[in-house]
Formats: sequence, structure tokens, C-alpha cells
Amino acid sequence: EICTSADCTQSASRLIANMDASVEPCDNFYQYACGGWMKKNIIPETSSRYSTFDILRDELEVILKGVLEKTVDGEGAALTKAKTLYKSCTNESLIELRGGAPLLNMLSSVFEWPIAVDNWETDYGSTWTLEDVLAKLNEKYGTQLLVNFFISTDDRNSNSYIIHFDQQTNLGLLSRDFYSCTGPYAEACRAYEQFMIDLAKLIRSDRGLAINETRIKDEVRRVMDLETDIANATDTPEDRNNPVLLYNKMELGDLNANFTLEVDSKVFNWSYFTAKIMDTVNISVPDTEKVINYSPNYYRRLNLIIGKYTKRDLQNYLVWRFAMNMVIGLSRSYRDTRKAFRKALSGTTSEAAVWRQCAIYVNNNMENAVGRLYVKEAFSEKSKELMDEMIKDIREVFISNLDDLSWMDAKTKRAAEEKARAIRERIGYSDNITDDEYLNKEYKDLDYSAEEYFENILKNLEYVQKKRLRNLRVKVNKEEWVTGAAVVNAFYSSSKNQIVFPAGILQPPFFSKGQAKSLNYGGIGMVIGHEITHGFDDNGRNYDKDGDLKDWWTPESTNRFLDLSKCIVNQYGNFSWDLANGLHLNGNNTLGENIADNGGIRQAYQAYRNYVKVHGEEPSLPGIDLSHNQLFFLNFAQVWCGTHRPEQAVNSAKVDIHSPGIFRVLGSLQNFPEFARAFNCNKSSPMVPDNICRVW
Ligand SMILES: O=C(O)CCC(=O)N[C@@H](CC(=O)O)Cc1ccc(-c2cccc(Cl)c2)cc1
Ligand SMILES: [Zn+2]
Repeated sequence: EICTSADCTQSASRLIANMDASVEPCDNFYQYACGGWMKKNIIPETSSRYSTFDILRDELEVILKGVLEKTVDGEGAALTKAKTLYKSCTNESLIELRGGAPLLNMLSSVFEWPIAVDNWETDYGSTWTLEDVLAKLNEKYGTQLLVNFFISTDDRNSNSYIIHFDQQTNLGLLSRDFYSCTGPYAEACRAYEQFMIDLAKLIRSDRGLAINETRIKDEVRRVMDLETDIANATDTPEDRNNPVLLYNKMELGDLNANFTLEVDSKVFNWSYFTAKIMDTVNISVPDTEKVINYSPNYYRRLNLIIGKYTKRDLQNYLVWRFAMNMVIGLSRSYRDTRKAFRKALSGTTSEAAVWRQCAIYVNNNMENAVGRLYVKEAFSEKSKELMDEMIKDIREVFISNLDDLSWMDAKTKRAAEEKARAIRERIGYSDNITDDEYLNKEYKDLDYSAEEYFENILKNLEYVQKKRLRNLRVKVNKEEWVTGAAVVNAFYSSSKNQIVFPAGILQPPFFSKGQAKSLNYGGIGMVIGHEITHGFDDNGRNYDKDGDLKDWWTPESTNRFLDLSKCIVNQYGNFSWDLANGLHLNGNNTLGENIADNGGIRQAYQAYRNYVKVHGEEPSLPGIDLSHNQLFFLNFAQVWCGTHRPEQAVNSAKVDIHSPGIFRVLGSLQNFPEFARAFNCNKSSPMVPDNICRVW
């Protein structure tokens, strides 16, 4: 019979509207599934990527706007604070009135920006040290430059926190490849330097200082040279994908002994630098303190380049990197200095609406308060038990699939099963956020002003950073959630061995209590399998069931895993992306996500078939003469109906560990014979390659 409920009717019409039935599914299933969507949708000027997935996020932001604008008498203090922060952000006329002053007034706290003042040498240069400015940027503004000092879980002791020293992981131009400044990166480099020039000129003119274009251009050039040297000193993602090799434990004192950094003919004092940061949270750190150094080679290379630059060059670079991110909180003339740069990197010709930027900002900085408002407004509690059911099914399939794996020996299989059974799941939102007392306590030290958005941003930067620094002497709380609730995404945490499905993703097309199970399994079922498989991808497999970096593999099984992974590296590395001028995907950097996608689809499909075995075939959907096996794949594929702007394509091809949607769909379907069977594809069709890759 045919299901004509609202859910069935809505999902049927969505599926029909998005697809192009004139395309042969066995030729190009993405075109078949998304051809209709592509014809009807134009990427908005404010979007760098536009897809079904992104539209869910846009819709969530609309809900956030509604709840953040609504005044509710007697609500908890935390909720009022979120609304105050939002109000300060959307107060465009006041932000405009304040011009650049909020930024100009605080630059002295980071020893000023030489390019934008006169007499820097006498006022600041004479007492300047690299340790002081790096420490200040770190502890007060959560900005890690040159030396990336942070506190996080000890990979080999996941119940404890430990100090980490790492290479500079965020570059002005996103990834080291951009610094060649050739081909697709030329415009990004040009716009980046122009951005720095324009901001320097604007600040000088606001300060009533003379502007010497030549001098400014020369200093900007030296900053660009410095950052290019830093980028080239960093290890590549390929060199950093094995967490075992990254784990270099040593004493803080060893850094002074073995990693000399000579700056302005002074040797960088690692202990003093660490103390400058940790003193601000009253934690003393002796030279015997154990630390993890993720990037010894980078520090050796850094010493070779840093000597080429003056303290003025270094200070110009450091304050630039901070200031470039702060213009978004200032008036139009300051935000405009960033326009061409934003267009070069993302392709967007206009920035998102202010309310949208503000909803995102408040959600990112007060995820539990905003999460509470969101779930109250949009989340249906019934989702939880259905999700529990699906997670149980898919976990069982992952475990029973282990029997099929001829490449894994029994000992390793037993450990894999143990780890899979130990995975803890989190669905929807943490009960903590429904507790006003808990929420108010979380934000008790934060008081925002509705009139001072910029200062609110600084408060958040310091608050978040101090909370992270204070973790050093406390135990890891494994019950804590790794994400807010108002998030359209899902997560796997290797140190917690935990999978998380926030409320934001528990909605159509992924999931709905009333929609066909074939659509739920092809949607959220796929995501559940994906997250579980992350525990067993090239990175996650290094952690044991307790989230510790401990090898539970036999050498033979490890070798077979690496062998089989190469198939996936080559398969996705062979995809050439037309939107990125034919650039090939980086099969290494996307390996973990591709392994997860390929595992997810198999587990979700098998779980669906098991569901049907127990509950029988589902009623058909109106208007589509496809079987539910076929509908599973159709809904699966339509998650990624969408497109990128060329600039964003180049950008994401370099930095996103996920493959582009179209290749995520095609790659995983080509490796899964059940797809070909469901659509009766014959051997020679493009969707049925000669050899297929399989790991899990
Ligand atoms: O925003 C982005 O670009 C990343 C989104 C992203 O992948 N998040 C993942 C978070 C993570 O990686 O664990 C969660 C996830 C979302 C969608 C899918 C999916 C659904 C249907 C078909 C295919 Cl081939 C993949 C799988 C996993
Ligand atoms: Zn993933």
C-alpha cells in the first residue's frame, strides 16, 4: 500500500523535486539524485558553498534569530546574557558610531602595531620580548602564533590534561600551499597583502598619523615573507596524520636545552614564556613538568628563519594576525578592508546578514545557553528512543561485519569488538542545559554590555582561554559534551570514544520519527555508521576503548589495514574536481573521512535490511516508483545536493578533511555492490568500477 501521511508526502515531494529521473542512475547517481536540485538552486552571494546540508544550517540560524530576539520575563540569567550579547552584535548603528576605537584602544595591551604608530622602537621596542607578546596574545586573546601553546587531553592518558607545544596551525592564508602565491592562490595573496595595507592606512589615518605608502608596502612585504617562511617551516598534514609519531613527551626544561630560538640575539626562554601564561591562572609549572611537543622539526626550522627578521617585523606580523580577525567587530570602513580578501578565499561577494553572523557568533560562544533556547523551540524528545534503537542496530552490524573481514586476525577482531561495544553515545543535548542553575553557573563570570560588542568579543576570548588553561590541574570530565545542541553536525571523540548526535542534525532529510525508515537509515543511519567507523579509521584506530593511544592491533592486521586504505587513498586521489580547476582531491588528507563514509553506508544499509527482516517491507511513498532499497540510496545522496564557488572549492580542496559532497556520494556508492544491485546496474556502468575498495 502507499503511505500518505504528512511526513511521507513531504519527503516524497522533496525526493522527487531534487532528482532528475531522466538521468540513468547507473551512469551518474549524483546527477540522477540531485539534477533537479541543481536546476532549481543558485548559490546565494553570501554563501561560499550551498547544499541541502548548508540549508539546514541556514534554517537553524533562523530559529536562533527568533529565540534570541524574544524577551522572556523571569528567564535564567544565562539566557538573558545570550540575548544581550546578540543585541550588542546586532546594534549596527552603535557599532558604526564607535568606528575603529575599540580596537585602537586595546592595541597597546599587545605592545602595539609598529606599522600603525610612530616611535614604536622607543615606546615599545626597547623593552619588547617575544615571550611577552606571545604569552599575552595567548592567555588574554586565545591567539596562538609562532609557538602554539595549549592544554588538552594527554593522548596516552585520556583522563588527564597536559601542556602541548605545537607548530602554528592557523595561517592567514589558511594552508601552506597558498603561499606559493601562484595560479589559483595569486589573487588570495594579493588581496591578503592589500588587506594589511588598507588596515594599516585606515588606523594611521584614524590616529591622524602621516601615511607613507612606500614604507607601509615595504613592511607589509616583509610580514608576508615572514609568514611564508613560517608556513614552509610547518610540517604538512601528511606528516602529521599519525598520532603515535606526533607524541613526543619531554620536560619543559628540555625545550630550553634542545630547541633554541634566537630572537633579536636573545634566546627564547620557554620556561618564562610558560610562566607568563600559566601565572594568569595561578598555576605554577616547574621545568620538570612533562609536556608534549607535537612539532620538534618545526621548532628547529623556525630557529633558522626567525633570525632573518627584526623584532619590528615579528611584532608587525603578530599584531596583524590578531587585528585581521577583529575588524568584523568594528564599523563598516574597517570591515570593508577585509572584503576583497574574503572574496578571494570564499568567493562570496557580500557578507552574510548581520543577524545571521550574530546568531552564529552567540551560538559558538554560548553553546549551552543557545542550545537550551534551541531545543526548547525545535527539538522533539521522542527522537531519543528511536535514535537509541538505530545506534544499537548499527553498532551490532559493525560488530557482525567484523566476521566478514578476512584481512583482520581474531585477536585484533576481539579488540575491535570490545572498542565498538565501549563506544558511548550522546543524543540531542546534555541534561545540564535544562538546569538553570548549571547554566547560570557556567556563565557567572561573564557580563556583557548591550553597547560594547567589541569588548564582549574580548571578554569571550579571555574567558574561553582561561577556562582551557585552568584545565591543567583537573581531571578530564568524560561526561562533558564535545559540542552544543544547536549544531547541524555529528562527532566522534577518540579520547572519549564517544559518538555525538546534537539536536540540530536530528531533522529531515536525516531523521524524522514519521518518515520512512529507509530514509532515516539512508540519512542519520549513515551518519551513525560514519561516526562509529571514525573509531576505526587511520587516526581513530590508534586509540583503544578507553580513548588512550595504545596499540591494540597485531602487526599483520595493521599492515593489512594500511594496504586496504591505500586503495581508498588512490580512488579518491583520482577524483579531479572541476570546480577547483581540475585539482585532484588529496586522498591522504581525506582518508579518515572516506573510510568513515564507506563504513557508514554499508552498516546503515545492512541495518535497514535487518529492520525490514523483522518489521517487513514499508509502504511505498506516493509519486515515486522506487523500492525502499532505492529510496535509501536516494536520500543518502541528496544530503549532498549542492555546489561550491570556485574560490571555496580551491580552499576546501586544501583544508577540508572531508571530500566534496559529490565525491563522497560517488566514491562510497562505487565501493558498495548493494547499490548496484538495488538499481540493477550492469558491470560496465560507470557506477560499477572494476575493482572496489573496502576496509570495514
Ligand atoms: O560541513 C561539512 O562539510 C562536513 C559535514 C560532515 O561530514 N559532518 C560529519 C562529521 C564528521 O566528520 O564526523 C557528519 C556526517 C554528515 C553527513 C554524512 C553523509 C551523509 C550522506 C551521505 C554521505 Cl557520503 C555522508 C556523514 C557524516
Ligand atoms: Zn567524519
